[in-house]
Amino acid sequence: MKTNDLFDKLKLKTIIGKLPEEVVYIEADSREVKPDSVFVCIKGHTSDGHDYAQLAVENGATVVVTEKELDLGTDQAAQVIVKSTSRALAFIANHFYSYPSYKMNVLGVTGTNGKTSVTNLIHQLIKRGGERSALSGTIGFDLDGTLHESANTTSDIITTQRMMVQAMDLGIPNMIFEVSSHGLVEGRLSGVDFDVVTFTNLSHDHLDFHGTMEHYGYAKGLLFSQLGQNLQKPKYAVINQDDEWYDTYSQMTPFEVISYSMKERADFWAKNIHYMDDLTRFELESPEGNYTVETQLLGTFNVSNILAALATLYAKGERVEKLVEILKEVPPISGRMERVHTEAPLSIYVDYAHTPDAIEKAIQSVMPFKKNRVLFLVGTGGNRDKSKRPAMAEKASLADYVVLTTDDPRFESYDSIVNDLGQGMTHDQYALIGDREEAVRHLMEIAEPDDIIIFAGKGHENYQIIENTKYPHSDREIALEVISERF
Ligand SMILES: CC(=O)N[C@H]1[C@@H](OP(=O)(O)OP(=O)(O)OC[C@H]2O[C@@H](n3ccc(=O)[nH]c3=O)[C@H](O)[C@@H]2O)O[C@H](CO)[C@@H](O)[C@@H]1O[C@H](C)C(=O)N[C@@H](C)C(=O)N[C@H](CCC(=O)O)C(=O)O
Ligand SMILES: Nc1ncnc2c1ncn2[C@@H]1O[C@H](COP(=O)(O)OP(=O)(O)OP(=O)(O)O)[C@@H](O)[C@H]1O
Repeated sequence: MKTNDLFDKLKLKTIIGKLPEEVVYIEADSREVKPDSVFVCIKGHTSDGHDYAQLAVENGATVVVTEKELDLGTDQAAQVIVKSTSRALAFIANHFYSYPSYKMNVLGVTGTNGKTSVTNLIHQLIKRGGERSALSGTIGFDLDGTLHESANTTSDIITTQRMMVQAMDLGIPNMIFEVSSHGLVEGRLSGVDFDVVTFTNLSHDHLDFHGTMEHYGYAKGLLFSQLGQNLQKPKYAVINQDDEWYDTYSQMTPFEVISYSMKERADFWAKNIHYMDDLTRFELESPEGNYTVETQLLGTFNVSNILAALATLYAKGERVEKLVEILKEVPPISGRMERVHTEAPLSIYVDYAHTPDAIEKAIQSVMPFKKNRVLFLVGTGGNRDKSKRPAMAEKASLADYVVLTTDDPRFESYDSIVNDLGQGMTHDQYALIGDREEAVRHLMEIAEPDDIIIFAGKGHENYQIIENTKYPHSDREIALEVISERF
C-alpha cells in the first residue's frame, strides 16, 4: 500500500525522515515484524511497545508510529509521531485491510456470561442453514471448520482485521465476534462495522480490570454506542430485557432494539418452559408467530441464550420458523452444561460457570429433575479477581454438597484460593481441596445413585495452568476413571 495514502487521514502528526513509497505489513509486535512493515508502538499493561521500536527496525520496519521522537540509531526508518498510537492503529489497520467489516455481515455478542454459547449457537444455526460463517471467540478462530488458536476472547485490532480478510478471501459472508469488555475498552474492535450486536447479561466479574460494576457496565455499553449514527444502513441491537442494563443499553443506540425475555412479553419471549435432563422444551412468541422450541441444550440459562441467538439471526434476516427447525439438531455447546454419558446411575455435567451468577444458574438448571443430592465442584483462577470468590461460594451453597477447588491457580497458593472461596459458604456441607484432580476424585468417591454432579469452571478446557505451565487436565476423564472403579 502507498504509505502516504495510509497516513493521509491522520491530521495531527509529525513526520521525521522520509516515508518509504510503499509498505507491505502493519505490526504492533516487534517479534512479528518483517521487511517493509509499519511498526506501531503501543503502551501495554506489562510493557511499552516504544521500547521495542529499535528491534522492529532491525527486523525490517521502515516506518515507526510513535507518541514521541525515538532514537532508533538509524535513519533507515521514518517516524510518524501521533498523539495516540492506539487510535492511529485503529485508523491505519482498518484502512490497510480495506474495511472488510463493511463487506460482510458482522455479528457481535457481549455480556458477562453466555458469549461463547450464543456465538456458537449463531454459528451452528447459520452453517446448518446452508450458509458459511467464521467465528472468533474464547474457543479460538473457527474458519470454515478449522480452529486456529487465539490468545484472547477478543483479539487485538490487527488480528481482528486479518481474520475478516481471511474469511472474505474464502468467500465467507458472515463473521461472528465474541466481544469482551477488555477488548472494547482497549479498542480491539475499533472501526468494525457491526450489523447486529447482542447483549446477554451483566453480573460480577473482571472487577480487577474494571474496578467497579459501573465501569464494567460502561465498557460493555461501548458495543452499542459504536453501532454509530448512520441510519441509512439498517443495524440492530438485541438486548436481554430480563437484565437491569436493558434500558441503559437501549439508550446508547439510535437503531431498532429487539428484546428477548424468559419472564415477560418481549419481541422474543420464552414461556411454559420444561426442563428435562437431556432436553428442553418451551413455547416461543416471536414477531413472526408462535412456535414450540425443542433443544438438546440444557439449563435455564440456555433458554435465554437460545432467545438471544434466534433474535440475532432474525435481525440478520433469517426466518424464525426455519431456525426453530434447525435448532433441534444443534448439539450441546462444548463444556456448557454438557452431559457426560455414563452407564452409572448418576447425572454428570461439565460446565464453565466461573462467576456467581453463572454458578447460581447452573445449579438452578438441574433442580427441576433432582431426585437425590446435587453435588457441585467449582474452582477459581489464581491471581485474578479475588472479590468474586466468596460470592461464588455463596451461590454454590445452593447445592447439597460443594467441593471448592482451583481452575488455573497460576502463581497463587491452593490455600489462598480455597480459603477465600470458603468464606462465602452458607452451610457446612463442603470440602476445600486445592488440587483439582484430588477434588474431582473426592466428589466422585462420595457420589451415590441418583445424585446430580456438576463440575464447573473448566468447561471445554483440557488443561490447568499452574505457575506458567499448562498441564493436561480433564474433569470428565477423572470422573469416568473413578466411575469405572466404583460402579
Ligand atoms: C491486560 C490485557 O488485556 N492484556 C492484553 C494486552 O497485553 P499487554 O498490554 O500486556 O501488552 P504488552 O505485553 O504490555 O505489550 C505492549 C506492546 O508491546 C509489544 N511488544 C511486546 C513485547 C515484545 O517483545 N515486542 C513488542 O513489540 C506488544 O505487541 C504490544 O503491542 O494486549 C495483548 C495483545 O492484544 C493481549 O493479548 C493481552 O491480553 C492478555 C493475554 C490477557 O490476559 N487479557 C485478558 C485480561 C483479556 O483481555 N481477557 C478478555 C476476556 C475476558 C472474558 O470475557 O473472560 C479477552 O478478550 O481475552
Ligand atoms: N445466559 C447466561 N446467564 C447466566 N449464566 C450463563 C449464561 N450462559 C452461560 N452461562 C454460564 O456461564 C458459563 C460460561 O458460558 P459461556 O462460555 O457461554 O460464557 P462467556 O460469556 O463466553 O464466558 P467467558 O467470557 O468466561 O468465556 C456456562 O458454562 C454457564 O454456567
